[in-house]
Amino acid sequence: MSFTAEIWKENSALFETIRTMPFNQELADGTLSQERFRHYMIQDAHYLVAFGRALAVAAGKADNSDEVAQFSEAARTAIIVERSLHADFMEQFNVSPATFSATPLSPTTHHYCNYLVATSWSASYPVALAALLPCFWIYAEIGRDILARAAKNNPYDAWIATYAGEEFHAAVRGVIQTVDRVASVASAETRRDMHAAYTHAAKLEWMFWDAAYRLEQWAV
Ligand SMILES: Cc1ncc(C[n+]2csc(CCO)c2C)c(N)n1
Repeated sequence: MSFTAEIWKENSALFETIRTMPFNQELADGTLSQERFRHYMIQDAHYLVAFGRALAVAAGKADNSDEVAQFSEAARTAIIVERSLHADFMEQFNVSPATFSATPLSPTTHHYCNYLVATSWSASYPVALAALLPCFWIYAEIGRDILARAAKNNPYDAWIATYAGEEFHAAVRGVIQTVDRVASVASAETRRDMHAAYTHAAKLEWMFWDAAYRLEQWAV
């Protein structure tokens, strides 16, 4: 079994929890409140900048030129996705630039962003990649799962299409392949750290959706 297949299997219960959590169920059946989706979009725009930054740092640590290109391209895509959130989705769901700039990172977003940026700087290349993998892989699987059961005329169609689309899936397959390559030459200790980083980031993916569903704010 490949390293990533092993990782997927080990985290399958967590994936099932994510797949069936209220945010994703309601996103699929089109009943998710706009208020919750707005909260998610604003936080995701903040997240994508940190995610792009972490990918750029990982690109700088890559072992070969193909992977420098792969992760710097992914960093650029994260920023393109962030800009399209503003230009398309926030426009469609009435989040004004003033509202966006007045909304800080929620505690969960703050934590997830800092975890990715800190890990990309301080951990080894293999462990940094393992922390970045759930952001790709879980979104790809959730995107296809939601598309398969999405209600007709779902107001969140365009969002679902982004993550169910072939372009995104091809990029995700590339990241999985690179993680397998890196794991195949890593020590047992590094592979253990990769497993831990993957699971930690996957839990933060769950928290990110859960925080949006709870409209999480700072208590003070
Ligand atoms: C919390 C959170 N996690 C993952 C993604 C998914 N995502 C957005 S852009 C991109 C590829 C960048 O090259 C990926 C994987 C998201 N939107 N929000």
